[in-house]
Amino acid sequence: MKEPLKKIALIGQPNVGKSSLFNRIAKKRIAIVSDLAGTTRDIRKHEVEVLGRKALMLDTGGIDETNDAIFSNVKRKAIECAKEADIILFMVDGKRIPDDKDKELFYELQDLGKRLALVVNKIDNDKEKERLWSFYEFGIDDENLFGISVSHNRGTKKLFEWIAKDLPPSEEEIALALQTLKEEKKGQDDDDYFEDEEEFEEEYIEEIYEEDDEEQEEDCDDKINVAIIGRTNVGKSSILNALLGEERSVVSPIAGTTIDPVDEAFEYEGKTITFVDTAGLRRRGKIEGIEKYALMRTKEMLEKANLALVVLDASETLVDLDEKIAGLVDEYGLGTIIVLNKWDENMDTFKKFEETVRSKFKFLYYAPIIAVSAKTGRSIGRLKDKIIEIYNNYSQRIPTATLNKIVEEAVIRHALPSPNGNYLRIYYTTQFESKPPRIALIMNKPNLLHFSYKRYLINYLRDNINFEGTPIHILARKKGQREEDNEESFQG
Ligand SMILES: Nc1nc2c(ncn2[C@@H]2O[C@H](COP(=O)(O)OP(=O)(O)OP(=O)(O)O)[C@@H](O)[C@H]2O)c(=O)[nH]1
Ligand SMILES: Nc1nc2c(ncn2[C@@H]2O[C@H](COP(=O)(O)OP(=O)(O)OP(=O)(O)O)[C@@H](O)[C@H]2O)c(=O)[nH]1
Repeated sequence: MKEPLKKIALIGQPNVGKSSLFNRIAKKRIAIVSDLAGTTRDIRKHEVEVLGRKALMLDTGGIDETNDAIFSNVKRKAIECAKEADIILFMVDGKRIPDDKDKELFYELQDLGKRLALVVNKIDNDKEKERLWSFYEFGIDDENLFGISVSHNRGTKKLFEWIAKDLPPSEEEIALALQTLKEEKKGQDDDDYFEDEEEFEEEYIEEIYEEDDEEQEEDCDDKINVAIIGRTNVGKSSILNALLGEERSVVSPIAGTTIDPVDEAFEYEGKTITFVDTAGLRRRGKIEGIEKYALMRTKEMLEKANLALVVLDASETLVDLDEKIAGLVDEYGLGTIIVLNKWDENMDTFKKFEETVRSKFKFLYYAPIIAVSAKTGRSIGRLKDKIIEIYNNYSQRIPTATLNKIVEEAVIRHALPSPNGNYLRIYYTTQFESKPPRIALIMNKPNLLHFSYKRYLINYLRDNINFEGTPIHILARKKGQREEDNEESFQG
């Protein structure tokens, strides 16, 4: 996943030396990024590198007016620019005593609650360092106050380090860190990867795997239970018929398993695909238009299923009930495919409908969308293949060594946060359940891990492992802590 670049705003009154600093930072100017739609008109963005790390420098354009009447205008622009930024550099002229305008602007910037540095420029020699004292009255911490001289190249390194600290590491840094990690681990094979007793409780891992094996015995991996859900008239029965097709009568129950008389099934690619509750689907004279009933029935089906086909009628606009039904799927944590039916011809509008579905069903962002026509049979074969593929993603088990490698990489790219100075550490990562995949981060202070970091890890895992069509859960736990001790799971 490519994270958007962080944005740096450089703000200050005219003539303090902004352009000079800008040119120094942007000396390796890579590209001028054009204005994005919806962003402030006047703000231009330049891709820059600060100590090798990429960022976007925001540029409000030249402000050369100096009289008071337009100060408010200058200020407005500056604040707009600062609001868009992640890091703010507020620059003042060290050869002048601070004035009220500076203070006024500085306090407003402070209120934005972002990372903010007070950069006092034109501190050209050691003697002039004394001037810094008068800027302490802004009430800024030492670590965020910088006395620099752009033209004499003094103090800028410290400032650049302060900026870079907050930027994602460069590809070179990541490669280097990964190399170091690899070397550290040389000689250890995956089996004794966690040899250190302190960090790995073998017992604990064995326990969760044992638990899992039991579960797997009773839950045969070759049997896919599919719920075809959707509101009335979207074409659920028609899709069922199209999928069953000629293969309809081929069904022979596998030894030891029985197929419920209300279900229908067929074999495909070595798996038995069972449609749950088809008797209900086929029943004529169904109660129509009663939402409560429809949702209740949907829940019953989802309980028996591990994969859901959410059917929508592409020839009509979406209604609330579509959304409500789709919302249930997410609650049950199933493998999911969104099926746009009645796509008999005219594929031109597909993109638009797909976009609408994506924006309305954000919670199913992991589900593929496939357009079919039950009537003409279009893409029904593709849908069958997709059912197999998504089920495989849903039921897969990722080796612990693979997971660890990916999570270590993710942490190098984007360091774990340190809430209130607490040092967080992930000892190892392991998948303790599948259908859907549930992954535990074994760490020192699980309660302090913010959900946004879990989301980042989930996205990172999705970029490296095919989890299309399946939710995944991440749980942060302490060593030896069992699942039921910790309700704090995060799904994405
Ligand atoms: N003595 C001294 N002069 C500097 C320093 N940095 C910049 N200057 C000078 O200050 C003047 C203003 O610099 P600019 O970089 O154009 O300032 P600016 O803030 O971009 O000004 P505007 O474009 O008017 O907003 C120029 O004459 C620079 O040469 C410094 O560190 N020491
Ligand atoms: N044009 C077109 N019509 C379709 C397609 N699939 C189904 N239909 C029609 O849509 C209507 C509803 O189809 P059903 O399969 O009964 O829909 P359903 O979702 O099972 O409906 P309920 O059982 O009432 O909930 C029927 O008239 C079908 O002929 C398709 O791909 N294209």
